[in-house]
Amino acid sequence: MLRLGVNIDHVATVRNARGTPWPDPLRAAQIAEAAGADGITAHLREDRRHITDADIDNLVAHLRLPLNLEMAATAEMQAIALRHRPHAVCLVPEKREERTTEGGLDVAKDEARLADYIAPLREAGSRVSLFIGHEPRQIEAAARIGAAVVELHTGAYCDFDTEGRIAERDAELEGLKRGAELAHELGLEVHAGHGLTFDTVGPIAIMPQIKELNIGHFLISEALFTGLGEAIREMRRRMDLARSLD
Ligand SMILES: CC(=O)[C@@H](O)[C@H](O)COP(=O)(O)O
Ligand SMILES: NCC(=O)COP(=O)(O)O
Repeated sequence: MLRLGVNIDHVATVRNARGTPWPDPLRAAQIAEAAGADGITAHLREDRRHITDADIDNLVAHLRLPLNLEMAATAEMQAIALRHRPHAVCLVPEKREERTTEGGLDVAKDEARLADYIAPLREAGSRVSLFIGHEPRQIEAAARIGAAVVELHTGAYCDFDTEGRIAERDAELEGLKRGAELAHELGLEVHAGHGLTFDTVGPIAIMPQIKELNIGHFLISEALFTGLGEAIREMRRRMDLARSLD
């Protein structure tokens, strides 16, 4: 079965626009659970632009679904993850000035440091996931350092689709397909995510090696019009439909 992880970061973005206690990311997570989500993803950015430390405390204390904590590979974040021991830790590249996560982690360039960095997280019982592009050298490096999971960055595929750049979109999709195959062959669990929408989820969900999709911004956007539960149920329906065609 293809799992759906719901990313609740942008519930916090709306809350932080006013400094009120609402909308509450934990309440969103509880609605996601009731709507059939398999997990919750939250990205504790170094600049705390959306999810805060208190949100992570609250999620860890009250969430029943597995928590996938996205974070940069810094000493501060490692200490937070070791304190909470979430189900999964997904390491992502972060640039303070970026609007959203640009590209994947350069595991190949930072292999020795990342191998040391993930060792205590693994020992603490968290599944370590690396958010990477589909380039073979990144996937091979992820396997060498002992990550359990790679999450393939679908952002470029989604952006090309939105911009109507069909040839580039299809080339990116082919790269993701080959990346998923290679990662699976190397014994990595394969996840995918970033920028996925109702229109772009099908060609990703159909890839049989992919076990989990993490989707946030579009679901929170759609929730403004249909409610979060309905947005999640429709996404699940489209994922299941694509899988049934495989
Ligand atoms: C790593 C990733 O894809 C998500 O965390 C996504 O980036 C949501 O957070 P931002 O919108 O802050 O990038
Ligand atoms: N890792 C990807 C994620 O959690 C969700 O990304 P997005 O759907 O908010 O772009």
